[in-house]
Amino acid sequence: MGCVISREASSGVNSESKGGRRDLSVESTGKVDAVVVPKVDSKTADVHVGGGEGKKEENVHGGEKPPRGERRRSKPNPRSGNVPKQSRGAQVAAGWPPWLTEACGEALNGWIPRKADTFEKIDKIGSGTYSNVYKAKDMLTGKIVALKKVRFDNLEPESVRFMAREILILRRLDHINVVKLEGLVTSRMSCSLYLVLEYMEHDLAGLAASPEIKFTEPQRRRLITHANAKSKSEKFPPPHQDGAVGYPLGSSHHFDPALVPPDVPFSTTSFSYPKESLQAWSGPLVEPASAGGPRRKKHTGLDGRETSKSYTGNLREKHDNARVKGKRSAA
Ligand SMILES: Nc1ncnc2c1ncn2[C@@H]1O[C@H](COP(=O)(O)OP(=O)(O)OP(=O)(O)O)[C@@H](O)[C@H]1O
Repeated sequence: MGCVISREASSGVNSESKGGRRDLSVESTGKVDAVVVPKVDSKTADVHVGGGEGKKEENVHGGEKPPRGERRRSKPNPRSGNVPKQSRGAQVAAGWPPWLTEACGEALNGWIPRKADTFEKIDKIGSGTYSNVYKAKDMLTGKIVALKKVRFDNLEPESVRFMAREILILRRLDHINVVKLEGLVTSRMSCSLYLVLEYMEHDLAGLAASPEIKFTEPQRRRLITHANAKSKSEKFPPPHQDGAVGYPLGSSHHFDPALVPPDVPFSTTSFSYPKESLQAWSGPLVEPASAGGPRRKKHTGLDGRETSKSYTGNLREKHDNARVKGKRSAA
């Protein structure tokens, strides 16, 4: 997720780290009352999933390695999200789809899936390479959230990996300048997924495009740096245009009852993650996976304007592009 969400970084109003809204304050003078800090791009960061411990010995490269008997066991399996098989079974029993527990089981710990019909879509607010983003109301709490619908091409491994990395990192990060992942909407037999994110009023692209907002010199520099980082080629196909709004996500617009197995639990259960309140989980959010080919897509920001964003998730691709660019300008 390379979207840029601005946050108030001062210790003043709206800067609490949890629970409250942390949107950027724009005073009536037209001045931005905040330091603009680019959001961490969780798709491009490395995830280190766990690791074994044990008596260590030197390896040939001078580093430490575990005793022989433990080598195999201690090597983390990045595909399993570092969660033992039996725990993955428990996660599936709790309503998570097996492909998701396989991809990022660690990030699901302490959570159970939210039901789709406990959210009401209000508006489509943006789109990225893998996703459409909606403003929505959490009908259990009354809170406005951003729902990021992640699109998969038949659960194509690479797109699942990117999504898993984003979820893992967002779940671990707890920082005032990083949008908080508050939950996930999916169900056991579903191949679709919504990330429930705290809702941000502004993103940097929108702020930069607004003539009445004046940035300080350092804020301007940060914006330019981030804008440059965004000009990358696209590698993956765009999300579906599923922009219907104004009804609960789980309504008939959004799921095919034929695809919902009778064993999917629709009852309300407790959300056991300690920081959160009681929630309802496991929803009838089932949508056939798409087999469509690659198409160009438009990126839109919070204000609905088209932005020049393109896919920024693949770090290697970014580096390759930068290298090619460098070579060209040298020639
Ligand atoms: N938590 C949020 N609150 C408000 N708007 C958001 C939120 N998250 C994303 N958006 C909006 O949706 C747009 C798409 O976000 P998304 O994370 O899907 O893609 P991206 O990171 O911008 O692009 P890409 O997926 O290509 O890296 C953002 O540019 C932003 O305008």
